Amino acid sequence: MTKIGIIGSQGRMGQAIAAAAEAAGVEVAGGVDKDGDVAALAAKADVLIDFSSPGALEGNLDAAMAAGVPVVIGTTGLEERHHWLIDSAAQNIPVLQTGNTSLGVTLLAHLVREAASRLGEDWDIEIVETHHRMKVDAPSGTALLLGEAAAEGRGIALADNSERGRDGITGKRETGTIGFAALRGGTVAGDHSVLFLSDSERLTLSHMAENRSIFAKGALRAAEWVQGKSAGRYTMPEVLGL
Ligand SMILES: NC(=O)C1=CN([C@@H]2O[C@H](COP(=O)(O)OP(=O)(O)OC[C@H]3O[C@@H](n4cnc5c(N)ncnc54)[C@H](OP(=O)(O)O)[C@@H]3O)[C@@H](O)[C@H]2O)C=CC1
Ligand SMILES: O=C(O)C1=N[C@H](C(=O)O)C[C@H](O)C1
Repeated sequence: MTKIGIIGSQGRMGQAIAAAAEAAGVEVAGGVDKDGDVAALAAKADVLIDFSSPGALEGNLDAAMAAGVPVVIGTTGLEERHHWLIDSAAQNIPVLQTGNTSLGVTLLAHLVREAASRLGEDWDIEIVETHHRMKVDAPSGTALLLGEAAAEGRGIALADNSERGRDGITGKRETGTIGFAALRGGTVAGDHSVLFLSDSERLTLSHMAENRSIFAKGALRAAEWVQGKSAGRYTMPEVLGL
């Protein structure tokens, strides 16, 4: 059975993962938070699960590589340089990175890609997300994941076609762009909607997380799945067979 090590163990997700592990009978080798000994954790775990902070990523990957253990990365707010680090680590160990470990969002991304590929450029795409007041990054990792899915469906690069944060005299909407809007407040676990807007009709694809257990269960499933895989970078659709 897989023994997991939790990075960010005292955080909201770390605690949700520990609770899900206990419920599922998955052994927890230990956990670390800021200033914790991640190398010692990696040495006693079969898989590391990281829901902490982008600043911790490089050290976490180094510890995982030194111990030869796979990592599931759920941390969001990642920048391009973090993705390079992940690509580089994935040459040595199995790494699964995703902005959302839930089954529902993984399927939603598939539906968004499909809708974007079938609807022409006259359908504007806007992504709206709502999260609790403690969330520190925007747009959410999930919103970006859904944006990537929409861009893939359209056959365009998200980096060259995204509109993040309108304010003031913005000018009219640029055709073909994918817009993002982030709302913060209360204790919302995570709501995401992708809107396709045309001249006389609108299509909305949405997911609402009622609590963090869905992310925790998905992370455990990913950890079980990634153990024993060869080095490489893996995704949630592969884990869930979607
Ligand atoms: N992929 C997914 O499905 C999901 C992803 N997330 C993402 O997971 C991350 C964590 O979310 P959440 O649990 O709500 O956040 P919290 O702030 O509640 O928890 C983060 C934890 O990480 C710890 N931490 C911070 N820096 C380090 C470090 N350098 N090394 C080790 N641990 C560190 C914090 O410790 P300390 O308090 O000591 O600083 C804290 O315990 C976020 O990026 C969030 O967006 C969240 C839900 C689902
Ligand atoms: O910080 C959170 O809480 C969440 N973060 C992830 C994200 O950025 O998309 C996933 C989920 O929406 C909750």
